[in-house]
Order: sequence, then C-alpha cells, then structure tokens
Amino acid sequence: MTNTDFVLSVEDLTVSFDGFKAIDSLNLYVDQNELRVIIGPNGAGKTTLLDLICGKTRASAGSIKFKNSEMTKLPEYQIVRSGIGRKFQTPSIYENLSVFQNLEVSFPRGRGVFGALFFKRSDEVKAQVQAVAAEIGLEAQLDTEAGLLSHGQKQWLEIGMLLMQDPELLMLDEPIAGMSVRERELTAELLQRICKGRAMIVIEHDMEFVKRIADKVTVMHQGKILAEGSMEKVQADPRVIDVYLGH
Ligand SMILES: Nc1ncnc2c1ncn2[C@@H]1O[C@H](COP(=O)(O)OP(=O)(O)OP(=O)(O)O)[C@@H](O)[C@H]1O
Repeated sequence: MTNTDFVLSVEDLTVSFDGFKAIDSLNLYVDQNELRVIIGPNGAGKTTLLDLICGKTRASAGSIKFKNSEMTKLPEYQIVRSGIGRKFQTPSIYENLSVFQNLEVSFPRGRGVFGALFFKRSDEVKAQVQAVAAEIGLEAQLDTEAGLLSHGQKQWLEIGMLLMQDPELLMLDEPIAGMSVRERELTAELLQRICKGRAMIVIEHDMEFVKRIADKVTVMHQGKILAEGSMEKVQADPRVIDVYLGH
C-alpha cells in the first residue's frame, strides 16, 4: 500500500517533554471508514498522540499526513478546516443555548456564537442541524437548553457539534466515561453509524466497549505501539496482557 491509500499516515512521530519521549518514533496508518481504538496503560501517550494530530501539541520530529497533506506545521484551525475533528474528555457545549443553537453555531461559516444567533437561519443550516440531531438521537430535544441534558446527551451533543463540520477524521477521547449502561449501548450504536463515510480514532479503557466497536485495536505503551490488530489478536498477545490487560 502507498501512503495515498490511507486517510491518516503517522510516521516516525516523536515528541519530547524535557527530554522524556512521550511519543517515540511512532507509526500509525488509518483507513477510510475505519473505526480504530487506541488502548494502553495510563501515561502510554494516547492523549498526547491525539494532541499531536489535532495540532494542540507540536511534534519534535516525524510526519502526520492527512489525505496525503502534511499537518505538523499547520495551526490548529487549519487542521480543523482540513477535516479533522477532536472531542476532548470534558464536554464543551454552550449550556445556556438550546440543542438547536449549539448545533447551529458549529456550522462551519467562520462566525462566532453571537453572529450566528443574529443571522437568519438558512434552510441549508436548518437541514444540517436536523440531520445531525437525528444522527445523535436528540431530535426531540432541539429546543431544550443544553445545560438540562443528561451527561450522556451532552456528550452526544458535542459529537453532533463536530459532525456539523462533516469531518473526514473524527477523534474521541474516552467518549463513554461517566455514562450509564444504556447510554454506553446507544453510544456504541452512534459511533458505528457515524463511522460510515469517515475514519475515527477512539481512546477507550472499557474493553467490552472496545470489543463492540473496534475494527482494529492499537495498543500503546511508553510512547510506542506494542501491538496492533483485531481485538482477539491483541487480547491474546502476552505482551499486552503483561503491560495492560492483566492489571
Ligand atoms: N505537556 C506535557 N508536558 C510534560 N509531560 C507531558 C505533557 N503531556 C503529556 N506528558 C506526559 O506524557 C506521558 C503520556 O501522557 P498521556 O496523557 O498522553 O498518556 P495517556 O496514554 O493518554 O494516559 P491516560 O490513559 O492516563 O489518559 C505522561 O507521562 C505525561 O505525564
């Protein structure tokens, strides 16, 4: 395979913090329509890897190619515009705005919250809000103030805000943390639904959830990739059991 076949190609990526290599000569390739899950012990470098891909942290060396374009020198907003969306662990929704308004302000038009509120809603934006609300299961809550949603619904809304930009690569850091059993089930269905037509990278610790959603699992340890493949394959790998699953 050549690089052009992958939506994301990370090669020899390294980042040092005061001489400590949090990411150490790492290679990672993600396909179109793939839902990749990254697992590994605390401090393995999982969050740092996502920080590097979205431009929040600058690489010390190596390359990150998205659709064959180099991302390592671009500012964060240009990486977002290129089609990479990232959800952090803590929700960053506008609690005082309705679900509709939260989705509306996320429509990529380069205008801020207040600008968006005073603009006349175009049919295009409304249609996109409706479609995304249906996808995240919040159609009935469009007029609800976001602050009144359940924890799970807030997480889904934030995913919806990212979907408004129709990213080709969506990255989620522990999306089911704090969710009820039912919310976890619905989130698994949601992720499988929205993965169609885009690639996704999800960091997760809950192995039942990983088993359910992952096309392929990457196990990280000490800034490197320890193992990669199907859930069955990595689960049976003695090195993975030793550093992570056996604990
Ligand atoms: N900005 C920073 N400055 C210094 N050290 C950092 C910085 N960011 C991350 N690290 C260190 O890099 C290592 C990897 O951290 P990271 O948060 O990426 O791990 P993780 O695999 O996401 O762990 P967890 O599962 O606990 O979230 C840790 O030892 C962390 O302390």
